[in-house]
Amino acid sequence: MNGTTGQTRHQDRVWSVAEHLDDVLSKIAPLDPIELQLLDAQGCVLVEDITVPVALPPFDNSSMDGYAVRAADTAAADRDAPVSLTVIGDIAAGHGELPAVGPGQAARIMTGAPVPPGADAVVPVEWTDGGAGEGPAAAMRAHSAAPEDAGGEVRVHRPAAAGAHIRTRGSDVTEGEQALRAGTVLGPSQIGLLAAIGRGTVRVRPRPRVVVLSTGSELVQPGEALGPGEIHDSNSFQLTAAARAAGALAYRVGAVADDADTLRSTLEDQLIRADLLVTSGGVSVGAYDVVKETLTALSATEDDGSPLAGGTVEFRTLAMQPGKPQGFGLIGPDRIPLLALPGNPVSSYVSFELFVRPALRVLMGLPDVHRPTLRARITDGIASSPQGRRQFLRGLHDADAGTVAPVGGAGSHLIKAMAHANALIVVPEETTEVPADSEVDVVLLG
Ligand SMILES: Nc1nc2c(c(=O)[nH]1)N[C@H]1C(S)=C(S)[C@@H](COP(=O)(O)OP(=O)(O)OC[C@H]3O[C@@H](n4cnc5c(N)ncnc54)[C@H](O)[C@@H]3O)O[C@H]1N2
Ligand code: MOO
Repeated sequence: MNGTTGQTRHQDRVWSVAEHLDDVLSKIAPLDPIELQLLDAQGCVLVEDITVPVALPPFDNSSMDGYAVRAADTAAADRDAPVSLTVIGDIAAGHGELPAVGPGQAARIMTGAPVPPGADAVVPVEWTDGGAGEGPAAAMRAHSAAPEDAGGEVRVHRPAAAGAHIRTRGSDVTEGEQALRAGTVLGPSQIGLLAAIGRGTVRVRPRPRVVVLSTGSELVQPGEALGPGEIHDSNSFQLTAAARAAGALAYRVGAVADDADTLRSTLEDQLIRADLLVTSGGVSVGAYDVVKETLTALSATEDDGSPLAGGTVEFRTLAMQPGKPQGFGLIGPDRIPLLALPGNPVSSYVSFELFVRPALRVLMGLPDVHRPTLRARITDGIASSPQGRRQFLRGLHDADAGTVAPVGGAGSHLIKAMAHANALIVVPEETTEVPADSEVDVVLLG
């Protein structure tokens, strides 16, 4: 909406936070589904209904280490008058060949092992002498130490009802039943269920690939010494981490100098692996605001053969603080979304939370695209907030007390305060001062 041909042209208008967000989200659609290995699908949205191919458990099996018996044989068992049964062998989990249990017989059975034919109950080993001929056993003896316990006699001193300690076939899920519905977000338990029913891969919306690029000739990689006027590049790290936390596959590109050709060729190189691009810095009104300079000129390159040709990125002023200057557009032949965030570290992070994170969640097809917002009592007053701009202050939210405490001031260079906050305090556009103990909106950063 602002000038696209001259940096000195006045802004056409100021956009509200909601207008900018709506514009971004209206131009982004969920990514096409792909088939992924289970663990690669963690956090992704399922796009197919999953039907159970084979019942779970697939066979009747024991829920206890003990003896598979005929329940009727144990009916008279008592501590003072144990019933003696002949042990015909061992059945461990994974055994396929099962001995048939006849009257007066028992098969020693392990948890998860198939219940043998003839048996209709399992007696836990603690209800028997474990074959040792003494009092109640606490456990079985290891087969390697006492192989004779797989035979001989076992004394049962407590009756087992028919069906006792047997997990029947299909008692978890039955064949043909729906295991998971399309639209389910795959967490650990859902992945466990898919594995249990034998699915090796699933169709999901993939994680978006996000390229994060910071700009500024003053930026130095952390770990390297600073020269005069230089600072460490923190935005590309913070934004990459934020993209990962939002579920994306994020690629951090080191800081790009304030040079239009370098920025352009870097973007051209990166476009191929991006579902969304995020830049930080260079969007304001300075003489070296190279992101704005380069991307504003894109629409004029319609036919120049460049991979960026034909895209349009608009730079606009938002009625918010921090985060006033923002750029957004679609670039390259595939019209990849690009969000150009302001360079001040708090501004770029708040902008990420408000605009990039929802965009990533739309790409993933996730249901709740916004951070939860709630009301809380502010512990300290806000002396002044800019009229006409929605302010997002850093806060520490205490869920038990229902309070939020401002952390640090409003300055968008206050990186430490951001790191000690867990929430954003929202001061509406027309509110210029907030008394202590009043109720405010709080965005939880999780
Ligand atoms: N005359 C005006 N000046 C400014 C205005 C304005 O309206 N009129 N707006 C201010 C606001 S608000 C913001 S926000 C910033 C946005 O500036 P840029 O997006 O152009 O960002 P830079 O100038 O490149 O950097 C701003 C600031 O942030 C530091 N920075 C940048 N990148 C990083 C990074 N990767 N890691 C750490 N710190 C970074 C940079 O050194 C600057 O201090 O413009 C205001 N100016
Ligand atoms: O709008 Mo800026 O982001 O206040 O520092």
